[in-house]
Amino acid sequence: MSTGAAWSQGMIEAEVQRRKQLPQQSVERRAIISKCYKPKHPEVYTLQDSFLAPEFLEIERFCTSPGADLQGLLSYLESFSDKRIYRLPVFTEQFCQALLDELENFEHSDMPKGRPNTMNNYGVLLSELGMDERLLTPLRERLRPLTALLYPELGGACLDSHRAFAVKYALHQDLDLSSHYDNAEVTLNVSLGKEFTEGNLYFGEFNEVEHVWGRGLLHRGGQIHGALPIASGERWNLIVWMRASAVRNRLCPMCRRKPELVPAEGFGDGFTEPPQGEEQPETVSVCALG
Ligand SMILES: O=C(O)CCC(=O)C(=O)O
Ligand SMILES: [Fe+2]
Repeated sequence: MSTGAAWSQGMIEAEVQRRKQLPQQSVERRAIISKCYKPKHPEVYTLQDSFLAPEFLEIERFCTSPGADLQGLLSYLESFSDKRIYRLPVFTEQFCQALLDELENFEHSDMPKGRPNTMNNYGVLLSELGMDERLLTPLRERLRPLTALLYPELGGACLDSHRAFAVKYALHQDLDLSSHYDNAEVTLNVSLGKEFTEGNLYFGEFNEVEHVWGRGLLHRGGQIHGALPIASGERWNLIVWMRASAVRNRLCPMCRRKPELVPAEGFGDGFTEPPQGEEQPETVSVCALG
């Protein structure tokens, strides 16, 4: 996912091998966590209206009303540059605090932890914590009326899976994140706190966007971005890489080719359409080339 430096053939092969083992390792961690981890705030695992900012509920009402259009939606959002980067209130303060407390409780536990990606050494893969089914899938589904208007050509109306994780930045841990694009059609990035200075998100050369606590940024996954170093404190964000199988099945966003699919666990990389409803998909697919 990084746009980073040159890789030798040997390094690429080692990385391919490492990535092939990730899904099975993740399934194993998930099994241990669901058996042994005792959540501190079990309520945060199930999305409730009371978690959502009143302004979010208003935007949702607008987007699901007859005649909702892009122009109308934009009047509720903060827009940054012409890159279709938007900020909107998502969560209440109370929910951010409870979720953060849950994530820290998990972090301090002796449970096995899968890190979000090669660029984050801290933070948590939320599928392994068991947050997909009742928290993140419903959140993605409730965002769909918005993303349908904002990103129609990226499958905004049919975002049907996701990869969600929390990132953490602190002095003496990760401070920043280098420039990259996400393995996602559309990304939601919500600031959960805590207190911090600096650490803006940047897009391209000139566009810096501040993280505002409780608010989410929506951007195209393919938009190059990174995070500037924090100067003090601790920054936690919820990142949801949302995928549309209908779009990526035509063209893998990572290798820019027609995907060659291999079976995977869980949502995989979001290629095959997952079954509708409560059920978790048995096998969906990852692109072997990407
Ligand atoms: O640190 C952030 O806010 C951005 C994180 C990010 O872009 C990512 O994890 O893909
Ligand atoms: Fe990103």
